[in-house]
Amino acid sequence: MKILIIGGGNMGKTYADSFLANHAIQKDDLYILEHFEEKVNYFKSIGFKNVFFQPDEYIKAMDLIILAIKPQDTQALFPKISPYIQEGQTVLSIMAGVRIETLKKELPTKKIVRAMPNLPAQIGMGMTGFTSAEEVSKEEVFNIQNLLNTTGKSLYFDDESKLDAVTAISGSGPAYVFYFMDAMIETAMQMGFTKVQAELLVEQTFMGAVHLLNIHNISCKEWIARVASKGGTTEAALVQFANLKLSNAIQEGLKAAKQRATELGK
Ligand SMILES: NC(=O)C1=CN([C@@H]2O[C@H](COP(=O)(O)OP(=O)(O)OC[C@H]3O[C@@H](n4cnc5c(N)ncnc54)[C@H](O)[C@@H]3O)[C@@H](O)[C@H]2O)C=CC1
Ligand SMILES: O=C(O)[C@@H]1CCC=N1
Repeated sequence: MKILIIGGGNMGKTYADSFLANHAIQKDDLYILEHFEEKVNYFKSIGFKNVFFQPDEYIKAMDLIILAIKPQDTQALFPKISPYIQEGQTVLSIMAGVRIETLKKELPTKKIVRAMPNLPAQIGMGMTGFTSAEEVSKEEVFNIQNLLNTTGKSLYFDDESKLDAVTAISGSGPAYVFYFMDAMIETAMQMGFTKVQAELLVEQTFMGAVHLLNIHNISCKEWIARVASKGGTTEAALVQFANLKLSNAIQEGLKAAKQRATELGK
């Protein structure tokens, strides 16, 4: 199997690393198309033989083409790759918002799989939601799922509209977690801890809480009740969160992310 990854940024590099680390493909069968010269040189320096600066005939021999560029960059890329894409070739897009229908119109193939991964894919702890056009066979979907699962877990959806919601929840999600952690680290420093101490206090707290949730089948609300003693410190914080409508703010943020994903697809 030959795979071309277009865009050697955060996600493109993550996919390349995960496929290789999990023996899903041989290094010489992995092709990378990247228009930023420094990145081309970087991939070459770490032993990739098939790194390209421009689309060309090599694209015709690919079994799978992965689009890992920004949605805004498709207008410049698609006219350049279209002459080389064959009707039966399968394209996997991980771009936020860009719909299967749009890709079918702009590329010469209808065999499109659309996935939304997230950044913890870098360490095999990613979460991916994906869907596929009806022209993609079940076997091809399973083969692509095997590739996606080298980066973590995946969920298949029949209904493509779920993908914008996946983008808002798990795609962008790691940034929300870092946002909350950063606010806690800042506060810990204001309370007199050094940066290193503050980071340790917060990171170990997140790690412990997530592992508890993973190991026991107990909801977040029940865990909160187990931490918060009546009239205690946690309750004091939770009352303040409720007064400030923090939960509402989070919900509104996620809805804005979903809305933006939908806009990016237009
Ligand atoms: N970063 C994240 O956490 C996630 C990103 N995504 C999606 O993945 C896609 C890529 O995101 P990142 O990897 O973060 O972006 P990035 O900016 O790190 O990487 C994009 C790469 O594409 C290259 N590129 C752009 N136009 C090109 C062209 N015409 N030919 C060849 N290379 C070209 C750029 O030089 C860059 O290296 C986006 O569409 C985003 O919506 C999806 C899930 C999570
Ligand atoms: O922020 C973005 O648009 C992309 C999609 C999900 C995570 N990063």
